[in-house]
Amino acid sequence: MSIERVAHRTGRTPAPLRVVHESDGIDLDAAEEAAGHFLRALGVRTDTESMRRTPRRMAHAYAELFSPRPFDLTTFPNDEGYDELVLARAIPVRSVCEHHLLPFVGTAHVGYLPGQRILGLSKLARVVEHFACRPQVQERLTKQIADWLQTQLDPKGVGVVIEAEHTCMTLRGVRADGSSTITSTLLGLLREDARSRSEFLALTGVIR
Ligand SMILES: Nc1nc2c(ncn2[C@@H]2O[C@H](COP(=O)(O)OP(=O)(O)OP(=O)(O)O)[C@@H](O)[C@H]2O)c(=O)[nH]1
Ligand SMILES: [Zn+2]
Repeated sequence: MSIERVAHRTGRTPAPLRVVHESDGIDLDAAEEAAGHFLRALGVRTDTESMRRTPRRMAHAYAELFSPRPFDLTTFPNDEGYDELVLARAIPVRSVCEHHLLPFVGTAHVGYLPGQRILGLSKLARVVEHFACRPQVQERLTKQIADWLQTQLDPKGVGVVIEAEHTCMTLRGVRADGSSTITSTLLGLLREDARSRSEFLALTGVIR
């Protein structure tokens, strides 16, 4: 009998883990001042009626992009011994590349093979948001989501696939319009067992 079931039967269901983003704090006034300097250094006038508040808006916009919403990592006992894949497809990804601070956007497919506990489904999307709301590279984002789920949930396997458009690569620079980047991290049985791996990749649509 698992520890979790003992806790449940005695009415001591473990409290869900509260997940809060650690940051050094956001100083909106300093960010506004810096944004004004930045724009004026680029020759953009901020003294018109419609642009007067633009430095403030920029500060708010980036603060929002760097502030994931806190959430509870609610899990439940896997009473039925469910042992097939759980997969949340097409979770929106909104992040900012750490090289240019330009957005990269796309979708994530996040799945796991349950062990003793199953996860509240919405939490897969919340974990994606948690790691996406900071300056990122897509490879790290993909791996952080997978590693964190593996640590917190101790499932038999975890898989994360992200497909995203990097605007630093489409709107500027090389201007490779229409290009997208796919990254994946597979752990446990989803990495080692050929059948589970193929099933996961087929359900995500990465392979047919
Ligand atoms: N691996 C990886 N690279 C990224 C990601 N986001 C942006 N980059 C790349 O980071 C690199 C930064 O390269 P630099 O040569 O320093 O910057 P740059 O002169 O602006 O390069 P160009 O974009 O080629 O004009 C570029 O190749 C970007 O495409 C990411 O998530 N992962
Ligand atoms: Zn970039």
